[in-house]
Amino acid sequence: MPWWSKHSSKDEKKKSSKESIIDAFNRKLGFGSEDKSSCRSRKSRRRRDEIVSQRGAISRLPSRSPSPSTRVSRCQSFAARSPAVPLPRPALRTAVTRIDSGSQRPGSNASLPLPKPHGGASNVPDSSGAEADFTTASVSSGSSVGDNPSDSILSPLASDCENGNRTALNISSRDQPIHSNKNSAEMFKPVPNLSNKNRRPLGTHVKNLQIPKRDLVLCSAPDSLLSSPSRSPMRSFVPDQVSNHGLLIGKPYPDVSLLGSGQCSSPGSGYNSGNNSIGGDMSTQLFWPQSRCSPECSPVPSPRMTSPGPSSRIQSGAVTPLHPRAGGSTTGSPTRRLDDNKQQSHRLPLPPLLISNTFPLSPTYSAATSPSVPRSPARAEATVSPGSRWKKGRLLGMGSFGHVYLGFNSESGEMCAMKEVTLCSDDAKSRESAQQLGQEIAVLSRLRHPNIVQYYGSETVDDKLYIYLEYVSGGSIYKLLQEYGQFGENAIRNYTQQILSGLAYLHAKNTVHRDIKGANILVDPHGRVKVADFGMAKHITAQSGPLSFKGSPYWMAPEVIQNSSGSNLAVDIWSLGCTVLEMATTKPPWSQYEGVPAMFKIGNSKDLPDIPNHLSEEGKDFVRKCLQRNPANRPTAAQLLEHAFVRNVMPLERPLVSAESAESMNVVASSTMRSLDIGHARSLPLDSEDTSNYQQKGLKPGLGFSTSQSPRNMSCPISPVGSPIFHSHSPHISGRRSPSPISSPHVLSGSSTPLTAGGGAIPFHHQRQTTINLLQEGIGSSRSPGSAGNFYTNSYFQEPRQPRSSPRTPPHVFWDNNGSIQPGYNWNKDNQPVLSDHVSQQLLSEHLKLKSLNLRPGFSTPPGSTNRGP
Ligand SMILES: Nc1ncnc2c1ncn2[C@@H]1O[C@H](COP(=O)(O)OP(=O)(O)OP(=O)(O)O)[C@@H](O)[C@H]1O
Repeated sequence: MPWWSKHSSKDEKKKSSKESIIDAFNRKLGFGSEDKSSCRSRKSRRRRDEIVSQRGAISRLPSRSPSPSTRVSRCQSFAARSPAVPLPRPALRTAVTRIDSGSQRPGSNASLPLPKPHGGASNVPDSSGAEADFTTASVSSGSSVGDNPSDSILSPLASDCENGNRTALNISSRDQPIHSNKNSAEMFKPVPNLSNKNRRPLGTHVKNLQIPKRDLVLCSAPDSLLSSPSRSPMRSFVPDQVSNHGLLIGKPYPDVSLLGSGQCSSPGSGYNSGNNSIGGDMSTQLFWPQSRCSPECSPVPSPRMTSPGPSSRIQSGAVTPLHPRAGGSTTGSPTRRLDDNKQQSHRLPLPPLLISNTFPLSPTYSAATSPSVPRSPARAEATVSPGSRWKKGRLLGMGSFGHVYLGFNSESGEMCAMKEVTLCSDDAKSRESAQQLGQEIAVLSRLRHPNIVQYYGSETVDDKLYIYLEYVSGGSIYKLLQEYGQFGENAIRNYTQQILSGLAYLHAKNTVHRDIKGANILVDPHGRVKVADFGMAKHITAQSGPLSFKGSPYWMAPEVIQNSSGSNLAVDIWSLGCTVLEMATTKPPWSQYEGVPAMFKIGNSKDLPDIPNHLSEEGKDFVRKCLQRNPANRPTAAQLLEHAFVRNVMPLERPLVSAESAESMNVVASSTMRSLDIGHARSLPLDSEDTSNYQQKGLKPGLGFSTSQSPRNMSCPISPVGSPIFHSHSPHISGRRSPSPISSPHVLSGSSTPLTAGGGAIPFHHQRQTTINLLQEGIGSSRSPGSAGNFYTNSYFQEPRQPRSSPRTPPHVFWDNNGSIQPGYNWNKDNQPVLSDHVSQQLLSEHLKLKSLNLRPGFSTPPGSTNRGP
């Protein structure tokens, strides 16, 4: 039998299995039976077509594709040839094989050898790597997926599968005698230098750890950058490069390698794609073959994604023209095929103009009612499906479930995050994983909170599931930590408060997240925090048993490791405490230990992690309360919201200042300055209570924070607009969504102001905001109404770029005492802009005035100022 015939029958079998998985998934999502049956009939028709096609028959189905392009596909190649003549392997056969590697059958002669693990004790044999991976996936997932108590005997070591550490773990089962190859002192020895070469297999047997009844678990990380040939750009990364990779994809910890067993997801493992989690992530291992199936495993988006080449949707969706599913099944037109295979599970998001008023899943919305009409075949290729108006963009990150891309709706201009999961495993466990994904969707679709990433909808297209989520562009806390280092206390308080706010909401719905950690907390440019990744979330009912072994080891609560029953929701509180430490130090607690010892520390010792000294007493107390070993002693999220550490948290975001409101602000600000005998103002907009509040709390009213701060309000996406000045005097601002991209670290830190932020050009409205805040901080000056906003910005921020000879209008002007406009700049002999003398003098004199008033940045009004206006 020619090789392609064998392949064909296998493909057929695989497709049938896969489709049943997808069917099951759609059943899970409540896809209608009518639709299902019609879908099935379409599918069976398609399968017939595929069979014919794959046998080399010429497709008789006329293309309904509007595309003038002809798809290049294997079946079409076959069609053009005599079926009796064995075809040479396609030029891209290797790529195809790699794509299929996850689902390769043993013996596939095209299999690529898998890279050997670094120091792994039991490398997966190259020749059967794919199979071994499958085995692993099956084993580990079998131990982890599911929430019944029996599931919880999963060994944490199995999480190696997520870590990219292809390591053999010799783990004794729970009912075997517990002994250790190392004494505990050795085991707890911190790892000074965690590097790849230090990786070693662990044969340790850890008391009380949940251990599967398997003697040997070959954990293979499907997402491993080291092991996946599909992720070629990352494979060659050395550890320090992995750090960059981590940043690139917004995933795990490059700074601490998972050593030895690698069984626990190391917070430092940069070799995974962010799969620091155990449990839910096992489904990834079920899906990982698909992950590897996809040419988009590469973190660098394939040019195919955007190229207007053949097999457009598949390109956009990620499959090369030679992908068996692409080529082999594209007997009909692409359009038809998409229609046949697209199974919408949830309605798709609204365009921006509507989304503000209507929930994406509302009955008033239907994806079908506003189909995206591609303008050209090339553009159509970027869409996920004809019915979907979302076009897949760049890769945002990789998780254990799949890849997350930026989605763009070119009709509406809206963006979203598209989580793409391939459902193409033959493994029976993939059903379970699909079920879990369905569970994630089910959980997310019921949530609507400003601190929880919003679910828009989902759909399945062919063998891919797309989950559409609110796009949070700032990346994860983890990524920010890696890029910018540890957070200041104010940021920690703020983020913690927002996470708590989301958790309080979640817990009120009796839902536990189970994977709270920096990598799963996203931040937008305004400093708004969104809890993401609900792959492990679970709705807790009265019947729920103890939580199964799920989570990310370093953030995992002791009771989860010990498999003891406890108050389930409290596991998130423990993880939150770890996340606070992570924000304060860039690493989670016990990250100096290897995975298993770290888990032992968490689960079996009485030790508490080190709390950094630089954290305030309130912060330390907050962490201690979260890290109570007895879950019953941990406060609830709602209670913690009242903790001093977060109660008076200051929002990071700045208020929106519209042109109109900015004008009124300037008036107010000007008045403020006059009241301070700066300029001619006489009134002060702050009332005494506000002022005293600030003084009591040592807060800076000028940072845009409200005196009547409601922690719960702050996280509202409708900007609460913190400043008391703005609240009381600027109704324009109140309740507006702040688009301000400024959440200036300069101001937040209090160490510097935008004045010192360099001479970069800042959009005018930002300058105004900046100035307003400066004014609130009591260091601004105004020459006349409306001038305050320009004074400092003119002087310090914007230097005109034009050469003197170029015709220009003075970019900014100053106001003199009479309201006359004065040029803001002079030019020195070097043709450099300089401040007008009078401006410099004014600045100096007013600085002296401020000093004489004992003012300093951060205080709008001196204590007990007698300069209050009427
Ligand atoms: N809504 C979003 N907006 C922007 N980026 C996102 C969004 N969701 C996810 N990402 C990016 O994609 C990465 C992977 O996403 P996510 O963690 O949800 O996937 P996962 O498969 O569930 O991962 P995990 O391994 O943590 O379970 C994130 O680290 C983040 O960088």
